[in-house]
Amino acid sequence: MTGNQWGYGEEDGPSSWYKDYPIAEGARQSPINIAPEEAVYDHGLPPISLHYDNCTSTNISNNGHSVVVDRCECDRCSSLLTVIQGGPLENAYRLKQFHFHWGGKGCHGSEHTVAGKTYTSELHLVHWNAAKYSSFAEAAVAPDGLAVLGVFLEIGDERGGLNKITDSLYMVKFKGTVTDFRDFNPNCLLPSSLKYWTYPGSLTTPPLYESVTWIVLTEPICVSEKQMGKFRTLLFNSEEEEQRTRMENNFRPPQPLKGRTVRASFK
Ligand SMILES: COc1ccc(C)cc1NC(=O)Nc1ccc2c(c1)[B-](O)(O)OC2
Ligand SMILES: [Zn+2]
Repeated sequence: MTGNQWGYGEEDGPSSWYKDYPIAEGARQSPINIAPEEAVYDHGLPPISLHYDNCTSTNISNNGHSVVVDRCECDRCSSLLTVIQGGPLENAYRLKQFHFHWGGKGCHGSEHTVAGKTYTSELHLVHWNAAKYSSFAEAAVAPDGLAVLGVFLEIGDERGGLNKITDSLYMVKFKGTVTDFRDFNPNCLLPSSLKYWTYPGSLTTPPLYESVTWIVLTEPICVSEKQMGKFRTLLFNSEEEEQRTRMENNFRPPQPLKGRTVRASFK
């Protein structure tokens, strides 16, 4: 496995990432299995507050590992506040991008698990500490640099808000493709409850930086099998490559807790 050639296959998957990214065996790796009974209710934890109202997406792309919706970083947009704050966070963290992890068929595909239960997919809304750091890249390597909101997706009724994304996926079938994707607001992908678990962790993909304060919502949203099927029409490969491998099972399994405490915002 050379350089940054990593994936989710037999040869280049999560169990071999440590060869190029030794931090894979670090003390605050993600995801983890969340054991609700062992979570510590912290009555000092305020609720999280999301200000996505001015959220302006700019494009959707296939990076060979997932499908990513980038937030517009133009002067006008970056002055608008699209932030998460409260909860375990010292200050407001600015939304940078969001993306998904999903399975093949059935109900596995999430990265975090809850008492061993897997979900069909997991949405990650990635925010960075713009109050303290001057760029995402700088924040991405700092212990308090990133805050990622994790939302579980489970199979059920169709989620209307997801259709704008699933209807665009055919445009980014191949690794390295990008297309305009404007004015999408991820508010429509949030569950009704913002009850959460929080713990100190890492990126779940190389470079696996240990810079993430994880905030995982307890309530999943429902998506239809048909909608999930559209994610699986994406490919890990670029159009030039011979190989055509469906993009699915792009999740890292749970990692050792190594003494960390998971806090709950609720009793
Ligand atoms: C090659 O990748 C990089 C190069 C340089 C920098 C500064 C950052 C990255 N990667 C990065 O931020 N990934 C990343 C960021 C956030 C999340 C995840 C991955 B996830 O765990 O899947 O969910 C939350
Ligand atoms: Zn992710």
